[in-house]
Amino acid sequence: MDKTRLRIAIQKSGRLSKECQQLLKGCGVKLNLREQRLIAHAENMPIDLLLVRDDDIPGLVMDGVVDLGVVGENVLEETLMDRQAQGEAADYSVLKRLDFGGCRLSLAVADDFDYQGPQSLEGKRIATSYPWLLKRFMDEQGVKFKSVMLNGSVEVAPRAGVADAICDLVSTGATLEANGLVEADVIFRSKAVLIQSGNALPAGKQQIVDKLLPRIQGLQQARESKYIMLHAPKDKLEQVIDLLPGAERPTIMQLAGETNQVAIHMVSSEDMFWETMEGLKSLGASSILVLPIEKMME
Ligand SMILES: Nc1ncnc2c1ncn2[C@@H]1O[C@H](COP(=O)(O)OP(=O)(O)OP(=O)(O)O)[C@@H](O)[C@H]1O
Ligand SMILES: O=P(O)(O)OC[C@H]1O[C@H](OP(=O)(O)OP(=O)(O)O)[C@H](O)[C@@H]1O
Ligand SMILES: [Mg+2]
Repeated sequence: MDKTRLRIAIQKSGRLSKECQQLLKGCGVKLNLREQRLIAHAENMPIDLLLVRDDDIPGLVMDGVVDLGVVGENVLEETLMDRQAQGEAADYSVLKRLDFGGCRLSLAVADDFDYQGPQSLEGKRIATSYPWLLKRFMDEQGVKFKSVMLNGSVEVAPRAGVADAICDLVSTGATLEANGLVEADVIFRSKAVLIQSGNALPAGKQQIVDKLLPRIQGLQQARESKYIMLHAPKDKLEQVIDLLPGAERPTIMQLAGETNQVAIHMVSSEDMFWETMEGLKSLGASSILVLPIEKMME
C-alpha cells in the first residue's frame, strides 16, 4: 500500500457502511467499490479505504494502521476501556460526531420481569457484547451482576435460558419487541464518529483531512437545512415572515407583472411543518415550496 495515501477504515457491511460510503461520495471522493474487496482506492484523491468489521476500526486507528476511521461511539468507548484495562496504547482523537448511526445501549428484560431499577438485576446474569460499558454503568449503580459475553443474537439469551437480562443496542425497539423484551434503562447513547490516529499526519495527508472536514460539515449542515420559496401578498409580508422558521434574512423579490405579490426565498435550519404552511396559506401565501439542499458552504 502507498504510504502517502490517506487510509480510512469503514465498516464493510452493516449499519454504518452505506452511510459511510455516501458520506465519502458526498465529499467528492470517487470510489471504486467492488464486492468482496477489502481495500478500495479512490480514483480522484490520494485516499485508500479499508473495508473491515466495525469492531476492528478503533484498534486500527489507535495502532496507526489507518489514519482515519468511522465507527460507533459504543464500539469506540468499549475498545478504549478494554485497551486501558490491558495496558495497551489507545491514542486517537474524535474529528467529528456524525449525523448517522444513532442508537442507544440499553438494559432490557423479559416483559414479565418486575424491573424496579438497576438494583433489580443484583446477582443476575446479563448477556452483552459490551461488557466494559455494562460494567461501568453497573459499578456506578453499585449493582453486582454476572456478565455473559455474546458477540451476536444477544436478544435471544433470556429465552434460551442463558441470561436473565440483556444489554444491547436499540434503535426502534423492534428487535426487543420481537423477542418479548422491554427496554429497562438506557446506559449509553451513541452516534457514528470520525476518528483520527494519535500520530501527527504528514503534510500531504493533513491537507486531505483539512479538505474533507469542511465538506463533511457542509453536507451535515445541508441535511439539516431547507430552501423555502413562496409567493406572498405585499401587505401581509411582515406576518408571513414572522411565521417562517428561522427567517433572519429572507430574499424578497418582485414578481414580474405583479404589483401586490412578492417572492420570498430563504434557507432555514428548522423544519417546516404542515401547520406552518397552512398558516402561510391562510395569510394569502401561495406556491410554497420546501426543497432539500445538497451541499452548503458558508
Ligand atoms: N439499530 C441501529 N440503528 C442505528 N445504528 C445502529 C443500530 N444498531 C447498531 N448501530 C450502530 O451501527 C454500528 C454497527 O452495527 P452493526 O449491527 O452493523 O454491527 P455488527 O453486526 O457488529 O457488524 P460487523 O459485522 O461489522 O461487526 C453499531 O456499533 C452502532 O454504532
Ligand atoms: O431497535 P432496533 O431498531 O430493532 O435495532 C436494534 C438492532 O439493530 C442492531 O442489529 P442489526 O439489525 O444491525 O443486526 P446484527 O444483530 O446482525 O448486528 C442491534 O444489534 C439490535 O439487534
Ligand atoms: Mg461488529
